[in-house]
Amino acid sequence: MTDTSAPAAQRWRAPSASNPVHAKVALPGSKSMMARALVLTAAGVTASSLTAPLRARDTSLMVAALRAMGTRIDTEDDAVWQVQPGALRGPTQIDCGLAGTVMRFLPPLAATATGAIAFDGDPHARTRPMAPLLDALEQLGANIDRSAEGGLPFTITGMGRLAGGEVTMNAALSSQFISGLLLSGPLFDQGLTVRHDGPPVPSAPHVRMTVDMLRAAGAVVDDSQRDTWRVEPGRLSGRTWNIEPDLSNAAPFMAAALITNGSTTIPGWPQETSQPGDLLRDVLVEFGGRVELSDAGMTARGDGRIRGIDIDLSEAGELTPVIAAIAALAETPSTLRGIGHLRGHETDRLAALTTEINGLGGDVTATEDVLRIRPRKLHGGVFNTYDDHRMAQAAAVIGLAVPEVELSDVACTSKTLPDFPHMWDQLLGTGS
Ligand SMILES: O=C(O)C1=C[C@@H](OP(=O)(O)O)[C@@H](O)[C@H](O)C1
Ligand SMILES: C=C(OP(=O)(O)O)C(=O)O
Repeated sequence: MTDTSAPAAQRWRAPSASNPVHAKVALPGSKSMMARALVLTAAGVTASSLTAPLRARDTSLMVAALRAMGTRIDTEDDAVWQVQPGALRGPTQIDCGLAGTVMRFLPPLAATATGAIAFDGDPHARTRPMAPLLDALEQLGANIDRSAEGGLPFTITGMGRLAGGEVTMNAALSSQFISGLLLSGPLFDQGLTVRHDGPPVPSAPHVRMTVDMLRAAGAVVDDSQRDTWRVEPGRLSGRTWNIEPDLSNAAPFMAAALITNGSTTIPGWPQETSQPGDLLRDVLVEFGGRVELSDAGMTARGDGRIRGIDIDLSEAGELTPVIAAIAALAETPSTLRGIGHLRGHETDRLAALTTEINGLGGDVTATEDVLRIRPRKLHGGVFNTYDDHRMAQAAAVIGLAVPEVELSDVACTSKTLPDFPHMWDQLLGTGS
């Protein structure tokens, strides 16, 4: 059995860079594509294979959950995983860990299963927003035993089918509410029409990824109207899912090129993708770097200086911690906008980034949905990571330029990139 429990904390001194990095970094697969490929196959009628799969805590949690619900998944081979759908059923318990994809993508699937399926997760997972999704599922016919607070833990007792139909929800706190419903929409008797009513839905590329992958599995999806998605009832087919490298996890390695005035190449960077990490190509140029996308992959180069940026990151919130770290080392101030929903991520990322960068002598202020970062000379110290893989990556980036930055925990990077400390050492030539 794969161990899906939270890893024990591991303090880690971030290595500083004494020379420009010149590296080629092969990144494992996208956790977002993995989650969708696994769920779509479990919801379908024929087998899939996932090539270049990501083995990390979030994907292990997803695999364990789907197995518990009746899906057969063979993860023996590091190069390709085989997934065979089976009748979805409880009773069982699902550990969501701290994975938004597990806690938002599986309840709609559980509502179509038979029997009681109980969901819980890490202590902080209980504070992540869930209520709009569970409210919507109840309106679509699901039977949910839930707490007054509205989030984890809860139990869904399915009858083997769900009516589905039309629902209006506010998905301003997470695009995953919409993606979760859409992924299981073809299983609902009446299919699904979901309308968003509220401030803008964040992470638009992730919703496009959901629609693209649903269509690739054979679903009929209409997303032609703004803030409305329609999925027809129907059977989903298995296929070969070629998992792209995780472009959001490219961020710290690309940042290293900028900060050390070196170069980093990520092989296999897709020419076209729905991953929000692709936005890095524009962001790095705004900071003053140079980028080149070729058959060899994506290369980022530093140009000696880093200037501050003013940017709306609502489409790519998960890049924020590393971008904030680059901004803290830039020559001029930066403003990162449209990121209020990050308060519901692995931790309140606006509060965490403010506290930790300021703890090293920085000057960061946060409003409800904006971070303003004024560069200061930083000093070493302990940088708390709050079980957040991307806080750990941000700290490692700052540590390149600031001696003696010590992460309270680097093991949390196992959420999406378990090999991060080793890869970072390789990048800097500080490994054994
Ligand atoms: O659907 C997905 O795979 C994701 C959607 C986004 O969630 P939010 O819209 O909650 O930010 C993103 O931040 C998360 O890392 C992955
Ligand atoms: C927000 C993130 O993850 P999750 O899928 O748990 O929401 C993230 O990876 O930055």
